[in-house]
Amino acid sequence: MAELLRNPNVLLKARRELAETIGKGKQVEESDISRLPYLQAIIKETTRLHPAVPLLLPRRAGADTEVCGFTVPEGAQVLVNAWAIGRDPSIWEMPNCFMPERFLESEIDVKGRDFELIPFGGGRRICPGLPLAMRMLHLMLGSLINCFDWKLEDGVTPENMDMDEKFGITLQKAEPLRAIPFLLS
Ligand code: HEM
Repeated sequence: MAELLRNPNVLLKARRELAETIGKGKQVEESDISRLPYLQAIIKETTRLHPAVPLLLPRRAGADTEVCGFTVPEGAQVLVNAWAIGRDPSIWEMPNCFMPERFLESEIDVKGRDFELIPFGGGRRICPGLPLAMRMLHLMLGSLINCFDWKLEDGVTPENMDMDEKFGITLQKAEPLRAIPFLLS
């Protein structure tokens, strides 16, 4: 929601897609998701820039392992920085910009096979809640923007919004977003 309010053009495009595909003011249903590619791209772009579990779960090397010329010794604890991978300029064009369009022509998905985008981790410990989480994110975000108009508080503009992040096991917005909903008739 914060990225959408900071990027009104993206919000407008998402609302247009929802209005044309399911009709303005309607809640999104599970069967609608596959027909909403722009909403899907928004969710992927959000997980790229703001992965909810930025360092995944810690791993331990089972044996001495060579990775990109570095030796990871047996027994070492390994943290995978999904947050940094999502913003790596050698992988992503304009990495700090919120641009869902980058996923419209791309096969990259969050299911743990494309290592440039791993908000749910990967391998044997991949998040088992992924299918539920992905459905819920589309249903919730899609319904919030299709049923309500949203405004920022007085004095807050897309340009001066505070987007600082608070790092921990999970990633949070340092300043919670305060947005005002207006029910669409
Ligand atoms: C946006 C929502 C969510 C995100 C971004 C997320 C992300 C993650 C990540 C990154 C991991 C660590 C995976 C790894 O290190 O390879 C994880 C593990 C886990 N997640 Fe999620 N998760 C989400 C929602 C859920 C939901 C809805 C459930 C349950 C209904 C769930 C249950 C779990 C469990 C049980 C683990 C531990 C798996 C293991 O250690 O074997 N998660 N999640």
